Amino acid sequence: MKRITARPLDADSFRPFGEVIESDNARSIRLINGGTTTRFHEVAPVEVGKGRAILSIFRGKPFAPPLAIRMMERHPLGSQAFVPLSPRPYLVVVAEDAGGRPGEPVAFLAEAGQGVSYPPGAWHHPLIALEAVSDFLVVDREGEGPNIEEYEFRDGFELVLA
Ligand SMILES: NC(=O)N[C@@H](O)C(=O)O
Ligand code: NI
Repeated sequence: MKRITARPLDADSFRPFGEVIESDNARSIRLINGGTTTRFHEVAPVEVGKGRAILSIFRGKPFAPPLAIRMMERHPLGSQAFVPLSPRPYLVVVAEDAGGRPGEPVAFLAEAGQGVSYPPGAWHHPLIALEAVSDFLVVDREGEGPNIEEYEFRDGFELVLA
């Protein structure tokens, strides 16, 4: 299998695939609540079309690299965001669209303070927690219509940490 190496997650590198959820990525910054709170406004959009936006908790079992990336998925009808609730890193694996299928995966190592948001139709691998069972707040779509499309790679890729 071809080897892919995870790189540190940063907003610019991730932009072709979605948004990094962190305060630096806000559209605007506002002091609210009498100056006691800073609002980092709209770090990412939530898109649900005719569906409903919901909040869920994902409790992910940890994976131990190297790991095989054999499939990718996407949600054509809505965005999906992951915000870590546990104090540890996790892996984010995404790919550009190549004629209706994922191109070569790109892997990022996300830190505990970083979330990610995939826009509708963005190819990504299902949640990859590391080190220990980890909780994530997930914002995505509930509603009518098929909102998951999966793609199996013929050969797969071996994902390693740097
Ligand atoms: N299937 C599901 O709810 N989870 C995946 O979409 C994922 O990206 O983890
Ligand atoms: Ni997903």
